[in-house]
Amino acid sequence: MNGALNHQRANMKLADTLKADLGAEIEQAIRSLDFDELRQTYWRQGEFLFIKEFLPREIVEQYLVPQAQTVKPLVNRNYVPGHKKGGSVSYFQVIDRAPRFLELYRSPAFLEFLNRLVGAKLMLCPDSDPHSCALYYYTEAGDHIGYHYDTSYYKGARYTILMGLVDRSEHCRLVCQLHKKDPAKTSDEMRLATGPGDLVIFNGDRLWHAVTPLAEGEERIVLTMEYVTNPDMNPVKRLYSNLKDAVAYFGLKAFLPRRPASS
Ligand SMILES: O=C(O)CCC(=O)C(=O)O
Ligand SMILES: [Fe+2]
Repeated sequence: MNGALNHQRANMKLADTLKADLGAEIEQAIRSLDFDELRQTYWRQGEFLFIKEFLPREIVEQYLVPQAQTVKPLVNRNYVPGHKKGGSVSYFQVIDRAPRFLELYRSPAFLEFLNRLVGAKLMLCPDSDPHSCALYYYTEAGDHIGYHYDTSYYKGARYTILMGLVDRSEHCRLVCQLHKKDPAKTSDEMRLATGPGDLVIFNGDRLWHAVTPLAEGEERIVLTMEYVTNPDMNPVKRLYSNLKDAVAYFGLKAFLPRRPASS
């Protein structure tokens, strides 16, 4: 009993510390990496990198996961026959109801780390992009996404950064085929569990990837963050991109004029 109480107190202390500064945790996480080794791996793997427990699991579970649970009632369920089934919460809802994720998405230290890794000057997506910093929920049996690229409709390249939040699943895995577009290399397949704090970084036009179906009683939640090298987009592509996001992710309501959150 006492042990449980002490554990609870220790957890509360950690949550209080984090309220003051997730930024310091991010800086510490970056400092502890072997950067040169990771950069080599990123390029050797065709602009793809997986970092196990980039942020400590307990920090993710105590500081970030509760916000992902809070916005669960806002999840937009989507179904594209033959390609995708799952749930999503858009950037707009993250801003209103789960703003702690923005501390990571907008962290200058994180952005600087990504810039050095991918060798480009990355920018946040325009505030109108519902995918900028969003959440994916795999909660029903069969939730999955088929093979695809995260194609950039921007004038510049688009990078996807995924961070695992919840992974109570034996079946739902991120499957990546490296070097698919490079005829000089044989395509390697990687099958990844994305546990709390695990980070996946890739150039969206380079990585052919899918997520395998969730089984009954399982759950997987992932944070997605999008950065671009040029935030301009031609209006026809913007329309197409918005339509795709409305159907496959966030619903049409994500694109209607928004009112500020009431609480
Ligand atoms: O859930 C994931 O890990 C990635 C999902 C994905 O690739 C996508 O929605 O484009
Ligand atoms: Fe994707």
